[in-house]
Amino acid sequence: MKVDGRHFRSIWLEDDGWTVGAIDQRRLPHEFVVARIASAEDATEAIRSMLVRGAPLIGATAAYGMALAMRTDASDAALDRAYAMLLAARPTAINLKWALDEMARLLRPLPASERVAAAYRRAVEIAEEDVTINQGIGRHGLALIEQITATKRPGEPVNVLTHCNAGWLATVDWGTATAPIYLAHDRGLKVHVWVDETRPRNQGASLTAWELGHHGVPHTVIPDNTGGHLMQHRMVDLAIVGTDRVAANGDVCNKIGTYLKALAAHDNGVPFYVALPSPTIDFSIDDGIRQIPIEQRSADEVANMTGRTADGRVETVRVVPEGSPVANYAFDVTPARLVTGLITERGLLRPERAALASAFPERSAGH
Ligand SMILES: CSC[C@@H](O)[C@@H](O)C(=O)COP(=O)(O)O
Repeated sequence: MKVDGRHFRSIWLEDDGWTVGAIDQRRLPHEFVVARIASAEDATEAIRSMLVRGAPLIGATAAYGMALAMRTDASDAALDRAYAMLLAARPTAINLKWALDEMARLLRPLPASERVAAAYRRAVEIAEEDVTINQGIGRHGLALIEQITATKRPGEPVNVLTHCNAGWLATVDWGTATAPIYLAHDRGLKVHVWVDETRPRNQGASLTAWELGHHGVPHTVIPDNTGGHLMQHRMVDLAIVGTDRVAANGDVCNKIGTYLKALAAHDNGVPFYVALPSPTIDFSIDDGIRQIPIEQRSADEVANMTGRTADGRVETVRVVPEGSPVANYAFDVTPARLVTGLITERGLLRPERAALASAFPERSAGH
C-alpha cells in the first residue's frame, strides 16, 4: 500500500537478487527505516525481535530465510538446521511452520545444486500468493461493508473496529482485516476505523493508525478498553480482526484482548468477523484454547512505553513501579461460538470444521 504516495510492500527481494528488504516495524511510527536481511540468522532475528511481525509476514520472512540458508550451504544438515532455527523464532503464528514445511517439502527431494534457485523461486511465490490471497479476502469482506453501507444515510460511514495490526504491515500487502477496508475506501465507500491501541506493544496505535493514515483512510485510535462502550452506543457496525492461528473447529487465536472484544460484540449484537488466509488454519488441532501455544513476551513491553518527546527524541520510559511483577501473554483464543464468520480467500465461512474442510480440502486432507 502507499507510504507518502509511493507503493511499498512490507518485504521484498532486493535488486541484487539475493538479499531481502523489509520495513523495520520496531521503528514505526516515528521513523521509516528499511532493513537488509542477508542470512537465515538475520531472518530469524528479524522475526524474533519483531522487526517483521504478523502471521503472514512471519511466514514470508521464514521462506526467504530458508532461501538465504540454502545460499550459504545447501546440504540436508543445513536445511534441517535452518528449519529448526527459524521455527523456534516465535511460537504462536502457524504461518511460520506452514511456510517452513512448504520450503522443506520442495527442497528435500532436490539435489543440493538445485536448491538455491528453487528456494528463491518458492519464497517469491509465497510472498506473491499472500498478496493474491489478501485481495481475495478483501473482495469477500467488501460485500459485508457494502451491505451495511446500504443501510446508512448518505455520507454516513460504516464504522469498523479492529484490534492489533492485521494490516498490510502484518502481511506482504493489503493486510487481512484491512483488505476489505482498503478496497471499500479505494472504491469510494465511506469507512471509518476504530483502531484499538493494543497494549502492551501498541501495534494498533503505532502500526494500524500509521498505515491507515498514509493510505488516507479515516480512523480514530482508542484505548483498548473503549470498544464495549462504543458497541453499547451503536457506534460500531462490525468488528474485523486478524488471527495468528485458527483451529480446525473455528477457535481463533489473535492478539491478547481479542477475546474481550468478541464478548462485547456478542453481548451487543455486533457482527464479529475474523479475516484469515488459508495458511493460518491449523487442521491438526481441534481445540484452540487447549492446544494453541500462547507466547509470553518480555515484561519490559508492559513495564515500559516508547514514544517521541516534544523535542523530537524517541525515548522509552517506565510506567510500572520498580519491583512490581508483570505478566505479558501475547495472544488469547476466542471460541468459535463468538465468531460471526471467517473471511477467507475462498469466501465467508462458518467457524466450524466442516465449513473449513470443504473450502480447503487440500489442506484438511489427512487430518
Ligand atoms: C494478520 S496477523 C494477526 C494480527 O492481528 C496479530 O495478532 C498480529 O499481528 C500479531 O501480532 P504481533 O505484533 O506479531 O505480536
